Amino acid sequence: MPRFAANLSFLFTEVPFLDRFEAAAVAGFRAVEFLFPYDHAPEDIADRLRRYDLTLALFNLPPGDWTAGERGFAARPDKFEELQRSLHTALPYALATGAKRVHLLAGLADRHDGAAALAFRRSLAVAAHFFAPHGIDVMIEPLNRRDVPGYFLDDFGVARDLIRELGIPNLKLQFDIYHCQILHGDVVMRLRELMPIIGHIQIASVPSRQEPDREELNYPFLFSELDRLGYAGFVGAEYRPRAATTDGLGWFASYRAGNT
Ligand SMILES: O=C(O)C(=O)[C@H](O)CO
Ligand SMILES: [Mg+2]
Repeated sequence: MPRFAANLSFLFTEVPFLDRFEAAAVAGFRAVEFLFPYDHAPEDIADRLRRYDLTLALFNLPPGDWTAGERGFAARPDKFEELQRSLHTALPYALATGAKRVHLLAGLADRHDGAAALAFRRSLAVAAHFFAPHGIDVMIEPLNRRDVPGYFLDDFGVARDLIRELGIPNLKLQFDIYHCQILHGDVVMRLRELMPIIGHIQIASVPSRQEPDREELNYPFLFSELDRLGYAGFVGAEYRPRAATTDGLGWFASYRAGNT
């Protein structure tokens, strides 16, 4: 049975960020993830995790100025120093919380631009080697072009080839099923092919990015496929609830008891 993590940047937004940990625990989650913790001290987040007996499955490295549209800088040759600083900003959060996965955002850049492609490879290697001594895996995640126009990493095949070519053991794929369905479809065949390099999975309905309980994808089937494939990692619930978060947790009810 998949181990679900509530994404606290998407779920339980009815309450302030630090209160979402309790809300997730009360709803039956044993793990959480979120995009950015940087408005809060690492110790405050670690304290909430301890208090509610939650595992932090994943968080993102700093993205730059998110509200101004920045989406990271790994593929930005002009922002290499910022990328290096971002690793040092994130590390205390990972160490304080015990998180074993971080997501490295690629940034907005042309995938066919040679300098961007080179910068991306270098950033992946630098980040993976930076986190390796701490037992932390670095994820890269293809994002669909409709939600994030101009994002450098918009193809699962490109991500797969890069991870395989670089061959760095702690560099892995963040397989967001929502993005995969929009970009390519054929989700099950891709899960089967890519399972050896998958470090984290996320879910949402397609196309609305809401609860994984209707629309294009049959999530109960996908969850049992993850079991058949022996996936032992986390599945992040990264969707925008249709109404109150707790009203939409019907999809989770039958998995709740087994989520230890
Ligand atoms: O948008 C997504 O799917 C993500 O997982 C990213 O972390 C957004 O930055
Ligand atoms: Mg995602």
